[in-house]
Amino acid sequence: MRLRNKPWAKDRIAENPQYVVANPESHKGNWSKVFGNDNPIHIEVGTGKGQFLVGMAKQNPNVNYIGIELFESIIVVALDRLIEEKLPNLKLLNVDAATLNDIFGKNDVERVYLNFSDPWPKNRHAKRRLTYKTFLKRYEDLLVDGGEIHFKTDNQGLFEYSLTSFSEYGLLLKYVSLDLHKSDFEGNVMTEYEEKFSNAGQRIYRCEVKYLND
Ligand SMILES: C[S@@+](CC[C@H](N)C(=O)[O-])C[C@H]1O[C@@H](n2cnc3c(N)ncnc32)[C@H](O)[C@@H]1O
Repeated sequence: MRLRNKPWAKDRIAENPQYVVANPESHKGNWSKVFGNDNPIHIEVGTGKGQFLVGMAKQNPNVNYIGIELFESIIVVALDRLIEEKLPNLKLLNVDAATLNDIFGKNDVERVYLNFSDPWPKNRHAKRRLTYKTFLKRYEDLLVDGGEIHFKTDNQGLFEYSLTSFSEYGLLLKYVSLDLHKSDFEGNVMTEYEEKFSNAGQRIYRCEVKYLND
């Protein structure tokens, strides 16, 4: 197995708590204090090297963004980008998405982005997919009423699975594109994986779904 957590990366993260927030559980229900304003918070789960959120934070200065990434050796690349760009509306968290509800309370987040999530193609690994029902419940428990998930992938199997999972959970489908780069969708910010796959000629699937109020 490839070792993706490295001691030097851990040190870099610990040295930069203003960018990779330390002890994120201590801010549950109080994230506006971390940003110093009441702007809405959008999170990307599985943010990777941060290209998408850096682009989004520049495009939308009145939205606060938080990138969630499991691996230290990956999030340090996002950290370097953030140090260079010095964006006040972007923070990073080095945590497993399974712990999201220890970190965010109900109404802390307005939108969840899932971009090119690992497909876990074997059925016995379905529970690890970030669009599995357990994760949809986790997102519901941190989103505002009517909060949304915006999802992009190159993987047709994962896209079909996720549409079914969203529908079975009772989410409302607001937008769907089966070929994002040939659609009229405006303001798209490319992720690292999106750039790689679309340069290789692969189509990109995208959808937006919304939690309905009780
Ligand atoms: C295929 S990459 C996509 C990265 C980026 N979103 C993009 O589109 O370029 C998926 C990322 O999700 C992260 N990831 C997977 N499962 C995760 C989890 N449970 N919690 C946090 N991050 C996770 C992986 O470490 C990896 O960096």
